[in-house]
Amino acid sequence: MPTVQEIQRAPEGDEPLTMLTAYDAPTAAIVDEAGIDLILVGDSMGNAVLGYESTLPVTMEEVASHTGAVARAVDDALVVADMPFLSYGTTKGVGIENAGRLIKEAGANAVKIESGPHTVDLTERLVDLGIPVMAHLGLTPQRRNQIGGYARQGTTEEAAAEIRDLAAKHESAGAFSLVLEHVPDELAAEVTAALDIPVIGIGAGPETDGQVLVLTDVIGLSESVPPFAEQFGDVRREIEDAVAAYRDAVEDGSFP
Ligand SMILES: Nc1nc(=O)c2c([nH]1)NC[C@@H]1CN(c3ccc(C(=O)N[C@@H](CCC(=O)O)C(=O)O)cc3)CN21
Ligand SMILES: CC(C)C(=O)C(=O)O
Ligand SMILES: [Mg+2]
Repeated sequence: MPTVQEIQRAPEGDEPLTMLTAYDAPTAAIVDEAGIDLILVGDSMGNAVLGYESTLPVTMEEVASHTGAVARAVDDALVVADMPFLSYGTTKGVGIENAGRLIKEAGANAVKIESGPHTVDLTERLVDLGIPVMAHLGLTPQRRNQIGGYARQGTTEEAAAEIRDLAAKHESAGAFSLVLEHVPDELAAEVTAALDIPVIGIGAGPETDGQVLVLTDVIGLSESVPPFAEQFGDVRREIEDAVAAYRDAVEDGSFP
């Protein structure tokens, strides 16, 4: 697998980093074999595969279970587990214990935390303890009730300044990488230029050090997709065709 150190050297390389989510063993194996650099076991599992309406109901047990499935299937990619809503931030001890579970029990190589002023200390402490941390700024979906939806972030000078400031603080705290979600391209380019650690964008334009998308959006299996997602395949259609062919074969007696 690429080490965190190799990921950190990415800004000097000429090829962007690639990251995709995965939530189970068979799809993680496919993503890994395709040579994707990082696999995120995202809390987007809530809406992508668990049937919730958002990421908020996702539990530690669910992320740990799906991270285990992904980690067991992956040989090469760096496996990053997304810390779910309220699994950190209440007290530092709880955040450390939960991050520790994802590494010790589930087999993740790193954790991702939706970042804010309150996660600078936690990031530093986790890094001190040997847990690599990926920060996440811009649109942080766990704050949807505060933001009032999933609109683009960092669109005022004040909001952009806060993102720049928090990006620098999380780099100083030891984060090995930063996800920047749904912000203006120009802000993402500025943050990327200002930081030494790789910035991985989603809906943040072409100037970041890498890109991440949700796997079900990419393969055409999501019920609804963000405006910045791109569909590269039609797996829903493939499943529909296979299921219908099976049904017809059983009903007309041609199978078995
Ligand atoms: N399948 C999937 N793909 C994702 O990229 C994703 C998830 N799930 N779940 C967690 C978050 C939520 N994301 C989203 C979801 C919707 C919009 C979206 O529709 N944005 C609209 C505005 C919507 C609003 O104002 O509430 C836009 O035009 O920006 C953006 C990001 C990105 N993440
Ligand atoms: C969209 C990515 C960055 C994420 O946090 C997730 O999939 O949960
Ligand atoms: Mg997430």
